Formats: sequence, structure tokens, C-alpha cells
Amino acid sequence: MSTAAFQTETLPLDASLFEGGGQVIRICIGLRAKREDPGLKPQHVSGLKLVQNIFQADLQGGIARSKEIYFKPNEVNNSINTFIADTQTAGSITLLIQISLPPLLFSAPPPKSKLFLPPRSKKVILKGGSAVNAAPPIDFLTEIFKPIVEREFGLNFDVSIIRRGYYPRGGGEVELRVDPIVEKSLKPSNLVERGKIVKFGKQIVESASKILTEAALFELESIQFDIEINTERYNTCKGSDILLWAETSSGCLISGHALSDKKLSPEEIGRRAAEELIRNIKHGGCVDEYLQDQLIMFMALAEGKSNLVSGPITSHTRAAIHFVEVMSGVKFCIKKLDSFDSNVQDDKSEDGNLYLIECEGIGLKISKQL
Ligand SMILES: Nc1ncnc2c1ncn2[C@@H]1O[C@H](COP(=O)(O)OP(=O)(O)OP(=O)(O)O)[C@@H](O)[C@H]1O
Repeated sequence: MSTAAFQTETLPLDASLFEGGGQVIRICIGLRAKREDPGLKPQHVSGLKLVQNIFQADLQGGIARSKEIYFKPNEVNNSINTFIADTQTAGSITLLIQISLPPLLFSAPPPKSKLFLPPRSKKVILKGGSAVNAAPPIDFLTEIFKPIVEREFGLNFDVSIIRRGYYPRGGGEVELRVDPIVEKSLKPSNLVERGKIVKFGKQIVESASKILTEAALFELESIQFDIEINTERYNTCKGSDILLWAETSSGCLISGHALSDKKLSPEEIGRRAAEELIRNIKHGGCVDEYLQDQLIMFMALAEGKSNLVSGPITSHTRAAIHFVEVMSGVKFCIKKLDSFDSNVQDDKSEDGNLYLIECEGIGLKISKQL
């Protein structure tokens, strides 16, 4: 494997820097420290164990509440094609996907002969919560993250939702199937043009209420309403959530989400999702406040220069940039854009807080061993 600038020596990492959350573990198998309840949560342990299995890694301290871990990856375990990760709780399934997707993309053994056979896809069965607080809901993964990373970076994976599951019971199940990439790198992304909104979409999982949807749509009327709305609706008796998104003429997808909460009325939940979407539309960037940090690792792994125009830089993005830089040697540059009118078109940034995030990726590649 061409590991370019990737670290091969033992690297001590201080996971209390920046956001200091589970995101740090997912990026570089570090630790979450700057939290009210520091140490590993069960869902982080499940993620670590999954990656430990993929890499046949040496893992020490991989237990709940641990404040220090040692992780040393070895060869990819190519004798297993289906891995299983079960949070045993309503731990987020999508955060398990966040930790396992990059390693699975580069998990194929290097081809040994000139005769090139595509590697078999890897499957992971994931169990836990499909929409939980402070994590991507599964619909964000399928409707926003997947189409953007597949198009921008040239990778492929499939996600099948077998069952949805909510806090506190969990019980959700998702199958992830990843096509490992061999003999090529990820291509660099170029998300700089926001374009005009051409479509709104919404995905609703609800146990009872139509009010939730109506409230969200009412809120959306304040921005624009003469466009097609694509609705998907699912019924489940375990919980509800709503994902709204806007699609633009240049192919950007921008989301707003809210989860059911006993303390909130359905109107309030619908309104929150719409407010989040409107906030993310108004800044004029090409991604919402969540996709922003989720693209950083792929930008660093791709071959060549990636550009991303986004709204205000989140603390998750700053954390992702810091740890990705430490692990890969890639340098990110963030420039404030004073005027980017030609790219913002009808949706001008409210406060001019548009930023360009750039980096020259390392072009990680699994190459032939001849
Ligand atoms: N509504 C949402 N839509 C899409 N992505 C989301 C949403 N809410 C949170 N995320 C993403 O979930 C990830 C959360 O990372 P974070 O480190 O905060 O989580 P964590 O593992 O639960 O850690 P901790 O428990 O320490 O907070 C980030 O990548 C963030 O962008």
C-alpha cells in the first residue's frame, strides 16, 4: 500500500483538543476527553472493536469509560467478508459507519498478478439506533452524505435499512456494503458552487403525527415554496424523526433534521428541522454544518487538491482538520471569502461568513505487488 505521508510510528494523541468528542476516535482512534462524562462510551467501544476486527489490531483500553487506549493496526483481515458491530444500546449506527467506511475502502489485499480481478465487497451488519441525538440520522447518510461522497470522491458503497431503531431500545439494523478501491485513489472534490435551489426533499419516520410535517412545511414557506417537494414517509411505532433537504442546481444537498422528544410538541420538532435547514441555506455554502466535518478525511485521502466552500467553520471541522493533519501530514488552509456572489446567487450569505477549505490530498492507494 502506498501510505504516502501516513504515520507509521507510534503517535501519542491528545483527544481533549478542539471538540474532543467521539469524532476524534473515529478519525484517528484517539479519545474523547473534553466532555461532561469523559472516557469511551459503549458506542465508541463498538466502533473501536469493529475497526480492531477489520485490521486484526492490537487494542488496549477498549472498554467503556476508558480514558486511554492503545491501538496498533496490522494487516486487514481478508478471511472475513462480513463483520458485525452491535452497540447493544441505541448507540448510533451511522457513527459506526463513519469509523469503518474509510478503512473498508482501503481494505483490499494488493493484487498479486497483472490479471486484475476486482476485490470482493465487504459487508458490515450494524445494530443500534438509526436516528439518535447528535449523530447523523440514517436518512442523512443515504440522502445527503452518500450521494455527495460517491459523486465527489468516486467511491461506492450501499446501505440497506433493515429496521429502524430509536432511543432507548435501539434495535435498528443496517447493512453496509463497501467496494474496496484498488489501483486508484479517491478523486479530489470541488464543491465551490452553490447554485439555485431546485428541489426540496423530506423523509419522515413517524409514529403518529401529521402535525410534525405540516409545521415543518409551514416554516419552509417563509423561504420559497414554488418548487417540487419529494416526500417519503415511513411508519414505525418506536420513534419519529424528520429530515428535510434542499437540492441545488449545482448538485449541493443541504439538510435540517429533528428527532422526536417527549418534551417537545410535534409542531416544535417540525419547526426545528425547518429552522436548521433554513439556517444552512442562508449561509450560502455548499454543505450544511454537518457534512462539513464529514468530508475532511476524504479530502485528505484523495489525490490532489480538494476545495470546499462552506458556511461558518464548526468545532467538529476544526477537530477533524487538526487530527487528520497530524495523522496524514496533509495541510488544510481555510480562507474567509468576503465576496463570493457569483457562487451564492439567490441565497446570499446573511453575514458574509463563507469560507473556502482547501487541501492537497495524499492520494492513498493500494497498488499491485509484482
Ligand atoms: N443532525 C445531524 N445530521 C448529520 N450529521 C450530524 C447531525 N448531528 C451530528 N452529526 C454528526 O455526528 C458527528 C458527531 O460527532 P461527536 O464527536 O460529537 O459524536 P460522539 O461520538 O457522540 O461524541 P461525544 O459523545 O463525545 O459527543 C459529527 O460528524 C457531526 O457532523
